Amino acid sequence: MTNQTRTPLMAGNWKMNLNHLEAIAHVQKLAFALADKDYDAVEVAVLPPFTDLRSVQTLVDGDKLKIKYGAQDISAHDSGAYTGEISGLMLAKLKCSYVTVGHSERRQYHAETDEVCNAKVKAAYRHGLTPILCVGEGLDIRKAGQQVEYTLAQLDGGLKDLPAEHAESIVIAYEPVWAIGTGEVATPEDAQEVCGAIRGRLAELYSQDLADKVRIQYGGSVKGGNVAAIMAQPDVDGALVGGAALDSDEFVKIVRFRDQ
Ligand SMILES: O=C[C@H](O)COP(=O)(O)O
Repeated sequence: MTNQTRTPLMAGNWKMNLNHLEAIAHVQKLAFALADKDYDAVEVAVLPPFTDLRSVQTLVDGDKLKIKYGAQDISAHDSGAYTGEISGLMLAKLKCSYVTVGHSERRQYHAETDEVCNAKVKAAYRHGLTPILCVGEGLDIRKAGQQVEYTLAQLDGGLKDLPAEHAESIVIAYEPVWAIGTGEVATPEDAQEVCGAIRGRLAELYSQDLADKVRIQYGGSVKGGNVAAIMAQPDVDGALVGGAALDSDEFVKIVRFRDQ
């Protein structure tokens, strides 16, 4: 399997932006701009804040939109006395498809360790959600030339004891932290180096067949103008988009990367 046969996944991580009314307007714009052929070529997903999910679900269900949606985080627990947490059970009830796990902002501001990410990945699978496991190095690690070892260690931690039947559907997002929200996009070669190493490690942990099925996204200052070169890399199967996902015109350009 090559990146010609893996369906690219373009996911917009809205982070802590857009209230539920803005979310409805934004998804409507995307739905209006994207034609059926776009969805045939690329899987499109939005990852709004929790407070928007019900509104997005109502819109997607009501108009039978092909756009997928998911959450930006999940509790490792299914229910109980965990104030402020949102469980996989709740996300599944809202028919979420995806959930990001271990985004660098969760790791940095909420001290999420690889162990916590591993528990969250397993919680997602308990409820039929597909995790997008985020990995990637900071600037100090990159300057030391340790980006591959560092990122693969995060991958190992996040996937610990995850059975192949689940791992084969996971999405991995490689996001070098120094490229997030900075305008400093990794070169296509930088992205390929680590994404290729991630696929190699998946083959070691599971099998080549499984590794060939897994979609690996790049994330970090992706825009309409740079997406095509990144997507041309053999081990890059999509993008996890932050800032540019808040602009519907720009996100549509990213979805239509083959036209760039
Ligand atoms: O989840 C998305 C990433 O953090 C990338 O954000 P960015 O596109 O604003 O650099």
